[in-house]
Amino acid sequence: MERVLRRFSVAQRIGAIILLLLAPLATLSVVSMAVLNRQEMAFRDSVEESLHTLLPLSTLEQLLQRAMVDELEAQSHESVPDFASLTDNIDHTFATVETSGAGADVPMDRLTAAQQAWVQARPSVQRLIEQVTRSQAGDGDVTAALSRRELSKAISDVRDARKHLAAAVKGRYERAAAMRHRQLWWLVFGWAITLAAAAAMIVIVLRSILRPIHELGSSAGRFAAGDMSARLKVRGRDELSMLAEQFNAMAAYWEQTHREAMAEATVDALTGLPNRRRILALLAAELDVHRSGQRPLAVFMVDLNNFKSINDTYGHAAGDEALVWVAERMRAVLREGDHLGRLGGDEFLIVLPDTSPEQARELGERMAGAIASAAAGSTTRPTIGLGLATAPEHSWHMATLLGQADQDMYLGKRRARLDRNDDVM
Ligand SMILES: Nc1nc2c(ncn2[C@@H]2O[C@H](COP(=O)(O)OP(=O)(O)OP(=O)(O)O)[C@@H](O)[C@H]2O)c(=O)[nH]1
Repeated sequence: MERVLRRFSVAQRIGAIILLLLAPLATLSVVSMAVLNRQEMAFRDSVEESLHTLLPLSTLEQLLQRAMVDELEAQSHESVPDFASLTDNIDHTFATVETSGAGADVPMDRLTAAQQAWVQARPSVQRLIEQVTRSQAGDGDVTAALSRRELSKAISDVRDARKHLAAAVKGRYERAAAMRHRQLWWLVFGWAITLAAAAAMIVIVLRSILRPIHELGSSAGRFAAGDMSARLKVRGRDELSMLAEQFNAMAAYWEQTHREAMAEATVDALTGLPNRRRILALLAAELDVHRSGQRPLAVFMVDLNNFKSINDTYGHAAGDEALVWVAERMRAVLREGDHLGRLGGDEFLIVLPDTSPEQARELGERMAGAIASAAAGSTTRPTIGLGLATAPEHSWHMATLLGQADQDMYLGKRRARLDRNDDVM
């Protein structure tokens, strides 16, 4: 997934995050508003329908009750209720509710019961209408025409019709309310699912941006701490991949530079041997290892004989050549694990791990002999003088050991000089 995402630029992915946030929110808001609006309209219609349906029946019931107690205004001829339009209204209501109720969620048993009650009350109400019409024309008493029993029966039927109709309307309202409730739940569910999906997508996109930044930070940290091999995986083609490539190129350049600087700092430029700093560090490390393992170790201090005269007679370049030649000769005699380094000038140091004094002496003689044979007859090839020190016999301490080797070499050279003088005399 991250591999696919990283084909797109960071800017495009940030755009996707914004879109992932805005698109679902806008869609959900529009859908929610539409649903809530529809629900409100349905509720208003339902209230209006209740009023239109029940009001005429309630009014009629009240008027009939007043007629029952002879309080009808018709007696005073002040105002006679408009029974005719009331009953027309009720007839119309039943017709409307029946039509709209068919197939809708109106409880039909209640509606039928209400209609039956109205059908029963209708003849009495009709007679009352006729009486009222006659009395308006000044022809007789309104209530006199209807027996109290008939009036009472009409009131009871109208009340029944009202109650059944009210129950039908209530039933319809309750079903509509249940539907509204369900719709609201679906809406909440829709919000939750959509937002969760959007959040998951945003997390995935954000990870594709933050993970490379984090990796870059930790690799830069490793590099700063001295780990020159720290590199980044290049996974895509986005800005962060380019940054990773540039980081890798920079790290490779500095690793190479560091390697070269380290080599310069530890290698003698003329002979290619470890320089003074390096050979002394090697000696210190070997002394540590051999002391803890109580293993024998030997060192040779080497100095070229009459080197100054080669320089003075044949020039500095010939001196350099002589130094390289001697270094190669000595290296050829040594084993793989032995160390040879140049201390400076015409002085070298040899470190022989796991070597007893006898083995070291034997090697020293062989080396000096081989070089002497190779240099025999040449005025530009020097011979060497060696000074030996061994551990544990002399010391495990580096300075003491080197001092001992130096002194041994000095004594050797002195002996050689005396020998030469004796020969001359
Ligand atoms: N060509 C060359 N000469 C160097 C180099 N480093 C030091 N020297 C010379 O080496 C010479 C060392 O002189 P000495 O210490 O007297 O050595 P020596 O002539 O061998 O004398 P002994 O050690 O007593 O036998 C000096 O003339 C230095 O200038 C170098 O890198 N190249």
